[in-house]
Amino acid sequence: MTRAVPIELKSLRWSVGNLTILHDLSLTIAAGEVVALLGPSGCGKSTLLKLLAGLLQPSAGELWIGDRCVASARHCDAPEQRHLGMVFQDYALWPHMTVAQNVAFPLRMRGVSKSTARLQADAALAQVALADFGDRKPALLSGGQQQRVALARALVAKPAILLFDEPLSNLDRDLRETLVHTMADLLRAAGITAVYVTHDREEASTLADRIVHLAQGRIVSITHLKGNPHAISRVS
Ligand SMILES: Nc1ncnc2c1ncn2[C@@H]1O[C@H](COP(=O)(O)OP(=O)(O)OP(=O)(O)O)[C@@H](O)[C@H]1O
Repeated sequence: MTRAVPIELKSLRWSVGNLTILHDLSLTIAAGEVVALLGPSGCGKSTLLKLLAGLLQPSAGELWIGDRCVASARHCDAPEQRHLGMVFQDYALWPHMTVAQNVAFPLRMRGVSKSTARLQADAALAQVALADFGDRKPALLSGGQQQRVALARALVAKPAILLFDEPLSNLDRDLRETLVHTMADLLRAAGITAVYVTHDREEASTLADRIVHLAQGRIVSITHLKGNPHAISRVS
């Protein structure tokens, strides 16, 4: 597994015209820490995730990943330069590929041979308890299974950071409860730095070392769940 890295937001702002969506957020996420972003619809959770991913550029402030400033108003590293994985609400699996081909895809893009990529994809599928599903097409899997495939695809590339955008919100309650425990165990085992956007307080409490509560584009409070001694937090 790639060494986990810290993330630091230094007065990070994002505006559209005169409208400021995120107001000078400052926060340090320790290497290997799992942080949940929790807040009502429209508070800026997805916007912050997009800034972390490199899909949006800050209007002011700086974003640091490890020992590198990856984004400010002056420059913005592309998503592929940030060594991160993303898991979305809609799974985003390619329907024409088998499950194993979907999981192997990030490795094939990096030039890993077909046979090695398949071996690593099978190992990642075993991690999410889908070892026997590699040769099926995604459409033949349930929503929960498809989301586990998406998680395997994110893990197989051994990213330094994993970003989750409400990954369980399309699933029914029982399945959400099971999968959130699977994800929590996998993230702990991988020791990966993760940022997890959710509306669901219970989901956040199960997964996160800290819950960062957002409202109207500001960090309004932070709940510590594990007392991680490496975590430094500031409320802006
Ligand atoms: N490109 C844009 N132009 C103008 N306003 C935007 C743009 N992108 C986001 N917003 C506004 O920024 C605010 C925050 O949006 P964001 O999608 O980050 O919220 P969210 O907390 O993720 O909401 P939800 O939980 O409903 O997904 C919203 O009021 C949204 O309308």
